[in-house]
Amino acid sequence: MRPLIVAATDAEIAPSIDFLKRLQIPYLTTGVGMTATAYQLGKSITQIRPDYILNVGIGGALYKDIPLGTVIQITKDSFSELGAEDGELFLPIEELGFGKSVFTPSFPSLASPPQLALHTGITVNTVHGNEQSILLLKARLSSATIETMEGAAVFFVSEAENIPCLQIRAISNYVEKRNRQAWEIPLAIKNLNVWLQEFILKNSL
Ligand SMILES: O=C(O)c1cccc(C(=O)CC[C@H]2O[C@@H](n3cnc4c(=O)[nH]cnc43)[C@H](O)[C@@H]2O)c1
Repeated sequence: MRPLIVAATDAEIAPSIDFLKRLQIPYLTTGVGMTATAYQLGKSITQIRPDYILNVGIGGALYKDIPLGTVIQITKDSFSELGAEDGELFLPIEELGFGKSVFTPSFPSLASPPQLALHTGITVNTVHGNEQSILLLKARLSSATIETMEGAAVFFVSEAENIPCLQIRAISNYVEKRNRQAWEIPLAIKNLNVWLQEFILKNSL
């Protein structure tokens, strides 16, 4: 099974670039956010038709029971801001009758599937950093545990193109009042890339 590795930034997969080149595994960095991701991934898979998409990156945890640096799998993701406000209420796009916001991709059949904790993600344009908006988010979407800026866009393309997909994230920070100094990006990137290379060795040779 040949994957296409998809990350938002070069930095997130920098420790694996030489490894991926050596094994001739295709990879794509899209730029941060769902618009860039949907555009770049959609364009790329017209040229490379992978057996599956492997979306990797860092992400924020909504709750502190997940240690920073932990590598997890997101199996359900949503465009959590896609909809309309109605006073105090939020109406998701489904209620407006204009499509869907929640995605659960099909998984590839692998020799060695990831054996990681499974999580539900939300995908946002604005990284939450305000206590009030975080409380409202947790009340509205109580099953969500991880926040990223691309996950649902990758799942959207995977579903539209009927290509199985995995989303793997290493936790770099907690979703809390903005506290950039507490982010552990180097640890998350290191753990993510150790996981990625082991996974590729078990599944792509
Ligand atoms: O400095 C910042 O405030 C900042 C905010 C978001 C991301 C970054 C990055 O340097 C990495 C880009 C990448 O990170 C993902 N990410 C990581 N943590 C979160 C989060 O708490 N909420 C949403 N996205 C997050 C995201 O997928 C970006 O592609 C710096």
